[in-house]
Amino acid sequence: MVNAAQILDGKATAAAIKAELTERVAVLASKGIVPGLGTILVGSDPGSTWYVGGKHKDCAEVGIQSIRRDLPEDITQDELLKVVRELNENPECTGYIVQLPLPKHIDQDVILEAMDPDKDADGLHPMNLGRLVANVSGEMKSPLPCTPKGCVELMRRHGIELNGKRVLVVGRGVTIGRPVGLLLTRKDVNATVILAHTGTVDLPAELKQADVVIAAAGVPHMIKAEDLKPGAVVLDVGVSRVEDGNGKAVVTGDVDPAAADVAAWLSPNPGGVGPMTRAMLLANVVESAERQAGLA
Ligand SMILES: Nc1nc2c(c(=O)[nH]1)N[C@@H](CN(C=O)c1ccc(C(=O)N[C@@H](CCC(=O)O)C(=O)O)cc1)CN2
Repeated sequence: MVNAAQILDGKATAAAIKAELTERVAVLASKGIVPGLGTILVGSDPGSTWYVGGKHKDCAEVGIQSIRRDLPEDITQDELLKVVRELNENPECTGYIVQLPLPKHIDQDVILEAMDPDKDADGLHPMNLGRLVANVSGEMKSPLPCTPKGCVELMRRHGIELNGKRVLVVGRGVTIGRPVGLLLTRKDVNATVILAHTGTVDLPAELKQADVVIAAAGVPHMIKAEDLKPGAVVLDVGVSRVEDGNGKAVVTGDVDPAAADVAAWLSPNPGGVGPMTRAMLLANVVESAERQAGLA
């Protein structure tokens, strides 16, 4: 008989985190502090538009004010920089994000670097990424990128021990792969990390040895059940939109569903790390407001 993996339920975990954050926002409100999340969306990509809409809905649910700047696809880099500077100065906006990806004619690094690092709710400003590189064991007082933070929190809240475990991260992107490797190798987590990418010579051999797999490559179903170590913990982070048999676009992860027969734990996709990404953004906004109020 084949055992099915236990589910790393991102939806339920995110709902529990949002309930906790609602209480913390109420404490801030009792002191006259209202956290405010700004979003900058360039263009009308349906996925990005949906994600940004979700961020505003989440803010309303927990009592965070939200400020929205939706901009045309053909905005120039200089015009976008003006909006970034406006949010840097806007006192109602205690933190903000620039929805990624940006159109090709805009240099993402220039935009992220122009943000006030103290208002960077995504933890993607080079100053905050640098703090993550530099801080191996101390308390992190700067925001962490939301998806990496969500991966670690999802496992922690399901009682998964990472100390001494061998983790294979598949994908070296700046929003997930690289920062999640840094987070997992901090002394309070203490995992051993292998960061695989398109240049990795023998991915199946790496997968066979991994206690934990974090798949963030964005290649539909590239992680096959037969390549996994039996009993592995598998987080399916990659998001691809593919057509189902009826011409409808559906979200597909990096992990073949048959992995559920081999893994001990599997995060569904959708319903796993995605909702955690949303919850961690709210957590970053609340933590930053608490720090500004001297409560953390
Ligand atoms: N500035 C940022 N841009 C992007 C980030 C980010 O963290 N900061 N991450 C992704 C998009 N993203 C949030 O922005 C995000 C992705 C997925 C989900 C989510 O809840 N997904 C659902 C499925 C949704 C669907 O049907 O499409 C799930 O997994 O259940 C939330 C947020 C890239 N850009």
